Amino acid sequence: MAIKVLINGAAGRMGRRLCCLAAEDEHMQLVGGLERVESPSIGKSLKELEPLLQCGDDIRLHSNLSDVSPQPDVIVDFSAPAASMKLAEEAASKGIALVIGTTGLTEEEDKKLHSHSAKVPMIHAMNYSLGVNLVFRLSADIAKALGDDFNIEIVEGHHNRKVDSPSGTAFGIADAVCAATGRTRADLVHGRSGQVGKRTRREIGMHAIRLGSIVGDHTIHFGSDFERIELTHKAQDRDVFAAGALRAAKWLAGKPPALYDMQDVLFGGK
Ligand SMILES: NC(=O)C1=CN([C@@H]2O[C@H](COP(=O)(O)OP(=O)(O)OC[C@H]3O[C@@H](n4cnc5c(N)ncnc54)[C@H](OP(=O)(O)O)[C@@H]3O)[C@@H](O)[C@H]2O)C=CC1
Ligand SMILES: O=C(O)C1=N[C@H](C(=O)O)C[C@H](O)C1
Repeated sequence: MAIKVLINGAAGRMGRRLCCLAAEDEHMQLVGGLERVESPSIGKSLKELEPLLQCGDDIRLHSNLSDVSPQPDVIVDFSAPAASMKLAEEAASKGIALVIGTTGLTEEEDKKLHSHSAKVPMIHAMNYSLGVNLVFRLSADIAKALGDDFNIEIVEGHHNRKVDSPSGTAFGIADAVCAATGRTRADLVHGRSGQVGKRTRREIGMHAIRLGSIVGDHTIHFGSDFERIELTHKAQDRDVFAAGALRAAKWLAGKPPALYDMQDVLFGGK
């Protein structure tokens, strides 16, 4: 049976691609989209919003989860921190699984968001591409193998409409390295400027560029006095994130409540 899927942030850059790919997927039934109540498109057919969409005229954009019929099995949410937090609470109370892609939440917000996984299965991945999830693993392995003589810096680049910095993915790479090497987020140093003094061995520099239409570039640099390694991932198209999130949605539907990871989807685990 097809999995009923609802897209939160449906009119956004990611939302539109998620709607299109979900509508084209024979194992999915797109039941609607959500946007904020102020959106001028509320009530409109998703097809009116996105001409590429292959679905019935009755699949609409709503501002309220309770207005969506039939109720979705899974919500895929790529919106904004406050929107994800509010929706997750409501989805959890209705027993709807959550695939969340929103970045830019504080550590406290993350904790609150993830607490709903006690009631419903949830994935909140900073990046849904296979390549980036391999970079998470490889970065941790390399950092562990190189030890303390190598400095680590992370540089990310995104389009000029991105509102959070550094990217969720840059945090994801840093978190993987921290977990592998006994560091914490307190060791991250963001965009040095002024008389900051010599870098410490432990610190991980975090740097962001915002430029034109970059879909998502991430490089982790490892450097000693004698040699350097650079591991780079470049996303070429947003569909890599959208397709990954829908793959996660299919994997998640019917799982018991818990906080899962894209690593579980791609490489097995829980
Ligand atoms: N994990 C991953 O693999 C990826 C994550 N992302 C993340 O996904 C998020 C969205 O990115 P992107 O699509 O580029 O951004 P957009 O701004 O294009 O889209 C976000 C959409 O969410 C809408 N929105 C805001 N508030 C609400 C609300 N209360 N209820 C419903 N919808 C709301 C926005 O509406 P409005 O314009 O009116 O504010 C907008 O249409 C970002 O956090 C981004 O970092 C992006 C790509 C990949
Ligand atoms: O906002 C974006 O566009 C992206 N956001 C995610 C992030 O913050 O890491 C993932 C991807 O790089 C695109």
